[in-house]
Amino acid sequence: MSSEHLVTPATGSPAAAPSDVAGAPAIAFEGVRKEYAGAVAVDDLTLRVRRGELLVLVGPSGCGKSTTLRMANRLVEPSAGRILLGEEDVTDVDPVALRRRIGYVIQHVGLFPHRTVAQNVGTVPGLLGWDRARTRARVEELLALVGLDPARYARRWPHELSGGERQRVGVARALATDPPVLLMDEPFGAVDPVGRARLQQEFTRLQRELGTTVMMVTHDIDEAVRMADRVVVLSRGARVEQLATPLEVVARPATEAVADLVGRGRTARLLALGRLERADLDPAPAAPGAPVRAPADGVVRLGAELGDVVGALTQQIGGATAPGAVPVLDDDGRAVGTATAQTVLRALHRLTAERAAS
Ligand SMILES: Nc1ncnc2c1ncn2[C@@H]1O[C@H](COP(=O)(O)OP(=O)(O)OP(=O)(O)O)[C@@H](O)[C@H]1O
Repeated sequence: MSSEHLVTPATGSPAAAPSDVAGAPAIAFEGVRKEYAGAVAVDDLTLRVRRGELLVLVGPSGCGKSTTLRMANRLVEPSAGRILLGEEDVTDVDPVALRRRIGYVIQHVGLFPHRTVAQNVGTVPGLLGWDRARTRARVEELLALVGLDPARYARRWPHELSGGERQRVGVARALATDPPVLLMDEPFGAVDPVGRARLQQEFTRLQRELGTTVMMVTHDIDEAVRMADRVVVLSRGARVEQLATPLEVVARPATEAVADLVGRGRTARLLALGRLERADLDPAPAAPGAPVRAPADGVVRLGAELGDVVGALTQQIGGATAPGAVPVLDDDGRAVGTATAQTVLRALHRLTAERAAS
């Protein structure tokens, strides 16, 4: 399966000094509109992307996600409004220079096929005149960072890679000069589900480690809630239906359109996002502090994903005894109570109520 993409990495020149002002958004869309031959793709978008966050744009096909993203690096010019990178209006920046400053990863556009992995990753450092030793060191560092052993991969050609490996090379290439901002359009869209989940997880870890500001487009709500610091749900014309944390979006959809998108998998998504807290436990905990029976009985820890609590309860079905409760341990391994089906319901209620109050 092909899962190639084009990357236009950054120059490495850090964002201009004024944009480093604490609290200033990394990217700001102010009353942005885009018409294609009279048809409105983006109506009147105002959106601030915080420095260092992973903001995911999600919404139905044709709602204006890609157009929004592509206006940030001037692949598409807005018809009206302003887009600021830090405090700088992007229309004041030469588009080529701008694109070297903003990493860009999209699906289905290839790595350079006649360049090795190392050459692909070193493209922009080369254009910027880095010397060989510096480029080579950076390429090796980046390949290791995205989980590709430089000794095994640096000299390979793109056609010798799996789809997931190509995506990794693409991400390495986009990060080559440490861009402050990375734009990603369906970056993992062509990878199989298992590889995709792993890439999502690894990329999120990498992004938090590097502190890169990322704006990412997907049509997959699960990908959005799994990866995002904040999710922005858009409807036709890039109208903002909700801008909130994944948990808020899933627990308290702000509009019908968001509720439709979150849809039938809502409970499963909540179970994946919610974590077990002390207050959720059964009010009559079994002998707090007591030693816990063999792990085969199934135990969970405070802070476990609610999905794992359900998993532990489900494991008991069909066993010799089905007490309907699993012991819950604290970080020191002491029993602090039990989790039952009621516990899970209580936790779900808490999650929903917390969001209602905020
Ligand atoms: N170059 C173009 N010329 C004319 N119309 C365009 C162009 N690019 C996009 N559009 C239109 O603008 C609207 C928004 O398109 P856009 O690609 O931004 O949506 P999207 O939310 O990213 O969709 P998808 O999830 O299907 O990729 C659509 O109606 C689309 O047909």
